[in-house]
Amino acid sequence: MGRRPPGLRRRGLKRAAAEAAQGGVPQGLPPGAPSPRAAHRAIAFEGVTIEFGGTGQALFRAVEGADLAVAEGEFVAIVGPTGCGKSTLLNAAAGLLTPAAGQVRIFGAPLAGLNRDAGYLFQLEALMPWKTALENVAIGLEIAGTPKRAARDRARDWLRRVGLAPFADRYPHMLSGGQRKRVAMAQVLIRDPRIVLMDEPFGPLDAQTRLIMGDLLLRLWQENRKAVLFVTHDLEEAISLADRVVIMSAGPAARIIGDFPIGLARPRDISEIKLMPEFQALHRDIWHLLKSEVLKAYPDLTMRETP
Ligand SMILES: Nc1ncnc2c1ncn2[C@@H]1O[C@H](COP(=O)(O)OP(=O)(O)OP(=O)(O)O)[C@@H](O)[C@H]1O
Repeated sequence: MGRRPPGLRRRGLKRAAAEAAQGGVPQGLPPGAPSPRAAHRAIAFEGVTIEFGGTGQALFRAVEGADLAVAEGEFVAIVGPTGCGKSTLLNAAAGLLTPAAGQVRIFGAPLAGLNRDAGYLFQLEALMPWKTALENVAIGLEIAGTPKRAARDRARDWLRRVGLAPFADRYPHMLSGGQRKRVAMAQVLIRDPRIVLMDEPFGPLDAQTRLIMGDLLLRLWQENRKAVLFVTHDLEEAISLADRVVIMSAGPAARIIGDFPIGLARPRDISEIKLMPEFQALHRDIWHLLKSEVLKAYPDLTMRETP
């Protein structure tokens, strides 16, 4: 990695220095206490390396030396070739995986165990088939001790916000894929997490439904800005939604190789935004870096001349 990637160059040394300074814990604070400035970073990966295997199995290094910070209220998308370690990084931010080296900080404090500040939206939503949409949305609050009636009132309000008020009494199998996704989104957001982790949340949906879901996500996010870490393999989706797009190299030992600020104005209409010349210029720049990594992930499929 001799040449600095264009995204990193563009961030500028001043900003990089300011960011590095934010990570420092002032002298005098007890170890592990959040620094006031570092606390503005909702998530900080500091030299995070993640390995799988061990005890009899060969070690597999999935991610190496990842440095990445997500500020409060910031929307960051991670894009990279298949199998590079995007979900692995997200799982480390959720506290589901412990780094072999480096650490994850949440609002300045080292993460130990599950990240209780985060809501997690997976590609396969985890709705309970025996519960209605309303019950599925309310369940998190009920488990956390909110009285049933208050939880259901708030769940009804969330179903309205995701456009599903008339579907409150339907079971998951009676909903379309896009409707189930909206229930799952309400299920996560009703708990008002300070951080939202999303792993290809719109992956299984058709192209039009993905656009509608993207617009809905942005509308909800703008009402109440959370720190969002959003994993996708879809570069257009990442640019449409995010404040920054972070690029990972092909694995194993994947690294963060690019970090592109997305200055497109908000609010955004994500079906229209792709037509803008600024969008297309960003896409061209980022794809220039991403393309070679994507090809590395398919060594047997890259075009060869026939003998
Ligand atoms: N529990 C595990 N044990 C061993 N290897 C794992 C485990 N989980 C993930 N890996 C490996 O780590 C690497 C990164 O996987 P990960 O799921 O994070 O990739 P990804 O970028 O999210 O992929 P995709 O875009 O295809 O979903 C892959 O090579 C994967 O096989």
